[in-house]
Amino acid sequence: MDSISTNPPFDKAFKTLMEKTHREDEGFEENELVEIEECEVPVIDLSPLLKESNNSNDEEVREKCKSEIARACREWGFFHVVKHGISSEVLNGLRIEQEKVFKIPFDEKKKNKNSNFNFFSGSYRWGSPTATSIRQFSWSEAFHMPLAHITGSTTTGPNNTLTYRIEQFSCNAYNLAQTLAGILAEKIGQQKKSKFFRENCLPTTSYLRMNRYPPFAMASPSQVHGLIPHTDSCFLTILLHDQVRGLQLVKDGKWIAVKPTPHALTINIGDLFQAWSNDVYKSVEHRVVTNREMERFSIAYFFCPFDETVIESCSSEHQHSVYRRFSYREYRQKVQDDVHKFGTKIGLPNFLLHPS
Ligand SMILES: C=C1C[C@]23C[C@@]1(O)CC[C@H]2[C@@]12CC[C@H](O)[C@@](C)(C(=O)O1)[C@H]2[C@@H]3C(=O)O
Ligand SMILES: O=C(O)CCC(=O)C(=O)O
Ligand SMILES: [Fe+2]
Repeated sequence: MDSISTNPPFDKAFKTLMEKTHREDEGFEENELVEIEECEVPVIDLSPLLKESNNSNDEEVREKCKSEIARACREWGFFHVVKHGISSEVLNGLRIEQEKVFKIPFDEKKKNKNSNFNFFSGSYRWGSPTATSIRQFSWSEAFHMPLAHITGSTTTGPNNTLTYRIEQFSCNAYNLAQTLAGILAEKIGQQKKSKFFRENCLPTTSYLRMNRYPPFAMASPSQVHGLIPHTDSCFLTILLHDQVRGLQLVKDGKWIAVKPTPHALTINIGDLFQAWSNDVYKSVEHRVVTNREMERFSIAYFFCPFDETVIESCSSEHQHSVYRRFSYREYRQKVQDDVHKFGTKIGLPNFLLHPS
């Protein structure tokens, strides 16, 4: 009974799309979503970056760590970080509150009328309202919220509220994102632009998305995604996900499954960094597959600039800009328009200077 009232009515939307898919015969290839090879994405220990010391040995280790980060972003667009400086108290505290908020009855989540809803009221979504085929359908619910109203004052108030935990996590994730962005800029010779991220990305310009993937028992898990293939519309994403498998990414043209790593956060490059770095760092397509028995949770922190920020590729004499200049507002608007028109986003290819 409980699950009926807290789960969104996925089955209704899903059945309609399934019937339509059968009529039009455009489902997935047999086994397209299962039997995917599991891989080890790079795991990077960030402790050398957290240590303050001028010792030349430490300096060498720090440089090595920075180079590993840049290489992972060029070759994979994804990596895990361990010893990242965000305490398990912060991460577990948020995960507990996340589970609680998804347990609120569906009608209340949908109307955003529960007293738990604070600055994230209006952020709830489920399934894929714009999907016109099963390929565009995501079997998940999410709170996708701008962090425009966080205060950054995490020292006051009871620590068992979702608002407190979101603020606490977001402040930590912001500092980590700034560190990583600074390193990535430096590694493509953009030290001069090192202030870019400090000036254009503030704690209040980022977004947070809490995802829940309910178990999927309606049909074979090979028939529907938990979250459809996409790239993230940000500079970089810091992802907290549990040990339930499901995340997959594209590497060398093939889907591969990401093996969860205990105590790690997963970092991925978003579209804005790919454009800013002129295609040096890769915003890689990823997706979540469904699980028959277990529900899965994740939290994505999207490191974003002001709407007015202009993204311009760091080109050089030898390497012309791949993309035209665009503002973040323009980019987000285009994503939204495409999702409405086509059920999915197009993303960076819309901004190529020389579309092939
Ligand atoms: C239907 C969609 C909404 C989404 C773009 C997409 O085509 C596929 C995934 C969604 C996602 C997930 C990451 C980011 O939250 C987001 C902004 C993005 O770029 O891809 C969202 C898009 C959205 O919610 O508008
Ligand atoms: O749940 C996951 O592991 C990935 C979530 C994701 O890709 C997103 O929210 O953009
Ligand atoms: Fe994503």
